[in-house]
Amino acid sequence: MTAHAHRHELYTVDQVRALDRRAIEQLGIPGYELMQRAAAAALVCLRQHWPQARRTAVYCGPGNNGGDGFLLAALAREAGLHAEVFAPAESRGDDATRARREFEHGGGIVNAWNDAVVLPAVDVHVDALYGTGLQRALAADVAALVRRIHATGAPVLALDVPSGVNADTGDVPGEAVQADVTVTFIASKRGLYTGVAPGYVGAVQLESLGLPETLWQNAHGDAELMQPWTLPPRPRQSHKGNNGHVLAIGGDHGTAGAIRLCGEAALRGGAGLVSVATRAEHLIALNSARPELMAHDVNGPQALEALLPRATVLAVGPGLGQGAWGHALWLTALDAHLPMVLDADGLNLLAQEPRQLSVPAVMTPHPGEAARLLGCDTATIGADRFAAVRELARRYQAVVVLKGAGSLVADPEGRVAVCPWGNPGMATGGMGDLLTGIVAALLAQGCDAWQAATLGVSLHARAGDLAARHGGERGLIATDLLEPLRLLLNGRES
Ligand SMILES: NC(=O)C1=CN([C@@H]2O[C@H](COP(=O)(O)OP(=O)(O)OC[C@H]3O[C@@H](n4cnc5c(N)ncnc54)[C@H](OP(=O)(O)O)[C@@H]3O)[C@@H](O)[C@H]2O)[C@@H](O)CC1
Ligand SMILES: [K+]
Repeated sequence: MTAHAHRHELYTVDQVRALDRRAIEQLGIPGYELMQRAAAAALVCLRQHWPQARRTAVYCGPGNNGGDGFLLAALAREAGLHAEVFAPAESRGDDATRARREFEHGGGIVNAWNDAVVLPAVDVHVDALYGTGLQRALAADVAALVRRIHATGAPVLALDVPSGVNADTGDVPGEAVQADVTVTFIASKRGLYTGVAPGYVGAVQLESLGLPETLWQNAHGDAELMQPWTLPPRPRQSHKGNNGHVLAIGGDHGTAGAIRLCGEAALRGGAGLVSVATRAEHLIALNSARPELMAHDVNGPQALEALLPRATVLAVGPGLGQGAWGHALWLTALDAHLPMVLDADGLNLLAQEPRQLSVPAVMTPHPGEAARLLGCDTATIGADRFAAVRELARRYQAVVVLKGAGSLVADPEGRVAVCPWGNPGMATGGMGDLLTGIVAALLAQGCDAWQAATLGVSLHARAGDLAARHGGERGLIATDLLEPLRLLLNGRES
């Protein structure tokens, strides 16, 4: 393990608790000292981000997250800052109670919270209401406090986890603090990186609290955070036959765009050859718009079978539809036993007619498609995206990409990677079609299903970020990603 390899690992709340226990029992560092270190690290973080801040308000909950807050307020006062403390409830547990007393012994006053309280004007709010112990939606009075904090417009530093965010799943069952910065302690909690949580955490800063590297030995996380990487440069003697032949299947009446985007992304993703099997009516448009795509009129399974011998990877689903044409091509494609990416209607058909995918396969559902595949609703998917993606990978024996903010990739053995890139500008039509083409191109170039899915997701999201950096998020369209994608694929992003 390299010096900070654990920084790329994401932990469940139970695993974080086990690390806390290990620090306390095996390293002999008392829990209260960890709390003191957390408070000190949080104050450093506050001063780094807001060096001009003089007035803060700290909101302390009943548990140890609140304890962190009391000690931070005490340290802030010692450092000459003005720190007002509000506590909606009594403290529970030895460490939190001791922290509260320490703040009070230093002359600090703990203000109760009710609707009549007027929040002071401050430079920074500190959220120490709930951390990893959050069990349910915030109660109505705390939710009202959170709304009042937001209404002031002043920035928020969240301690460990923005209150109201489930640190395990990324779900927000009610109201939650919208932080500008979240300083998280000891280990990265997996829930901060996926689902709706990325909209609440702001910038996440991990503070290891001076704990030695030995703490993380044999304490593997539950998931990994994707790191930027790309394929090595091509050997000089490459020819197009070395880089695979993607056959993209789809584009029923009225959906030529989906299959064209998929095909173009496969080209920009580095596939040696890209064919498109689609409706006759789309051929002229496809050929004139992108002559590098080999477009074929495929009116049924026989015409598709004729194309299969030359293909090395299939991309099945963009604009495929669920009618007789799409269904027949889908069956033929699945029976071909070629490596494949299954998306969109390719997945909807699978939900209706479940079967094991017998080849290296990558599935790329969005939450709606994932819900259909698992026979549940999208709220259930959102409530625990980690469980959903693992169940999909296990059930279909495929590598599965669960799209949406903080895309997840899982393999059938339960390995999960989380994508920290991407932006809301990418929530537009055609983005999924691009991803399908990129992943297919990577499979065609020799990546295994896991590599193709994780690299494909990361290149797609980073291309979206690069495109948004130049032109902004609003109005970003799928084809804007093609040029940045090529730069990133070749390691020339700057
Ligand atoms: N352990 C360590 O070594 C270190 C821990 N550290 C810090 O401790 C934090 C974890 O502390 P924690 O476990 O005390 O949980 P915390 O998030 O404060 O809340 C628990 C309390 O909230 C309550 N409750 C829950 N949900 C609720 C709701 N919706 N509405 C109302 N109440 C609700 C729950 O009550 P219960 O449901 O059990 O009745 C319980 O009383 C962690 O995030 C980090 O900041 C650091 O100091 C570093 C070292
Ligand atoms: K918090």
